[in-house]
Amino acid sequence: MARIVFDLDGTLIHSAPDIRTIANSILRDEGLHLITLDETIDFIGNGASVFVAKMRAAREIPDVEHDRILGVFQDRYETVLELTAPYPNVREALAHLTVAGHRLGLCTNKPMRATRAVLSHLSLTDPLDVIYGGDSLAQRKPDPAPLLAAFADLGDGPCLYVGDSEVDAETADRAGVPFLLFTEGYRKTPAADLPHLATFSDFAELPKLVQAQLEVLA
Ligand SMILES: O=C(O)COP(=O)(O)O
Ligand SMILES: [Mg+2]
Repeated sequence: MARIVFDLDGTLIHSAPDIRTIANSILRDEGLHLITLDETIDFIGNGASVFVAKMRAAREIPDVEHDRILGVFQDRYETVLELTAPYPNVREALAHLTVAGHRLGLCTNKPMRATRAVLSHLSLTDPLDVIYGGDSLAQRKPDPAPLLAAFADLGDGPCLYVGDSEVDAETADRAGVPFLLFTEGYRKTPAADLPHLATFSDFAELPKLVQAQLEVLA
């Protein structure tokens, strides 16, 4: 049986519309132009502070405002959840993998409080035995530390990391862990240019893909 760790934003859930709502509520308060969904997706991947830094840069909000804006962003991050949904077949895939005896975990750059809030809102917490957020450790992805900590907490067995982005591919590479790339998330680079073991576009494919890759890795 394997240890399988998932990324969150752009992998298990499509959260960009809610993140855009939060960003635009701040920009509206500041009297600035709102951001599009594409801009939002462009800013996601390295955690809340980098998101806010990129949003500020795009709308010329000075650096001295960073902590104030990040504070507002973090407060709203836990409460704006209505537009977020799991990608198709995520629930079924997690259930299937659990029944097959695999141990599942999460390693995201989203802050822990917002991570717990959205997982609970979508009833996705139960299948996950371990959860690392962007502020769980001093390091965050692409530093391999949180991913390695998640695998260590899950015990023994082969490891697989499942994610959607450049950050995830680099994290897996640096951790020395095989990477499965979900192609429908927030990646900007062609899949062929990122290190990965295999790609998939529908979570309905994942249980069979995991089985096949574990046989290759054995
Ligand atoms: O919060 C982010 O910027 C990205 O989150 P993720 O690591 O779940 O993709
Ligand atoms: Mg992601």
